[in-house]
Amino acid sequence: MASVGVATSHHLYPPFPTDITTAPLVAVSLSKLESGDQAESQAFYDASKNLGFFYLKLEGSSLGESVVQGAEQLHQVQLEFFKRPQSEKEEYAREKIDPFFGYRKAELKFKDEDGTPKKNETYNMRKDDFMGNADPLPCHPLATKNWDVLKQYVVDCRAAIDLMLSHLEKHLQLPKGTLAQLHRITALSGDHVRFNQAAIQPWSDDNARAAEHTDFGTLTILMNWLGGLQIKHPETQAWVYVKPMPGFAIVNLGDALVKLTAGILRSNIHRVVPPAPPQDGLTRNSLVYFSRPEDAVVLRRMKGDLIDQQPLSQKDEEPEMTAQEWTLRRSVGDLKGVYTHKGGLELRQGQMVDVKQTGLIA
Ligand SMILES: O=C(O)CCC(=O)C(=O)O
Ligand SMILES: [Fe+2]
Repeated sequence: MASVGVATSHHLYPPFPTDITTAPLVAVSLSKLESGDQAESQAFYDASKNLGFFYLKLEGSSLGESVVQGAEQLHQVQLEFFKRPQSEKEEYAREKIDPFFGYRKAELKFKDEDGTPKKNETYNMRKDDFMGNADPLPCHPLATKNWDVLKQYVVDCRAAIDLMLSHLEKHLQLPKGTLAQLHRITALSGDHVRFNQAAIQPWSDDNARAAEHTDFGTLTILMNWLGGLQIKHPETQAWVYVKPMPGFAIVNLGDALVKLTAGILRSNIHRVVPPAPPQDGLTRNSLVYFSRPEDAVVLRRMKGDLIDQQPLSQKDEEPEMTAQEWTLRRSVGDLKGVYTHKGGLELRQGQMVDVKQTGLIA
């Protein structure tokens, strides 16, 4: 049933339901962005301004197909990883190795049949370890065993991201290389590959609300096999599911791009909830590549004719900090919440503890 040049495993799962409203993501072709197709580039820029989410069609591009192949391989690795004994995974816990990189579990209020609390889990592996930019953090033997696949995935995702940044730069009327200079693969950054696993769990309004977030980096490349991701429709405010599509990535923009462009670009609120039937009743995994500005970049609006025309907002009054500080503070819950299109960080009552407990966000 593979509809793409590279075999995918989506068909091994129950199908995404046909009777639910889905998010209106446009599809942008990586191969057309590679060849400089103007209409495609415009469609990409429009999606980046209007929704902040789109499908990136990977088939038909050798880079794209390498991403699909890497994702399928890493999906198998993450299935194996999450099955490992708890004590083994916890040797690589964030508490032990790094505030941001490593393994983390969040226990849920629901229990397995044997009475153990269900959990959502993540494993963050940093780009700088694969690229040799830093002394590697301790990592699980499965990561060591699959180092080359992980490294290739980092290189490929970054190539796709760098290409997208070059298109953004052009539309934002910035000198060539402006965004690239803030995102050099050779420089230390918060970029990472994340394995995500969510336990089978019933719907919970509290968990769904607590999982709402915007990504806080630059561009995110998301591969998933089951539904469960929802975005908040910017016009109707309704939560709508995003359908996983074999051969396509889901790409979304993060808060750093909103900040750098003074709100020209959009980071849309989203969350992960239990998949809708017939995809419920299954453990859900996703594989994410998060890109961030380099650690040393101070997050503030860039200079440029188009950006200068943007009105000053609450965001411009927030204390300036480096991407490294911003990432850390967002991830430990110091700067929590949803980074809205109009204002700054929206701090919501009652969410301060819950967000972290869901384990569904960074
Ligand atoms: O698992 C997904 O589909 C989305 C995950 C996500 O939004 C995130 O990890 O930031
Ligand atoms: Fe996200």
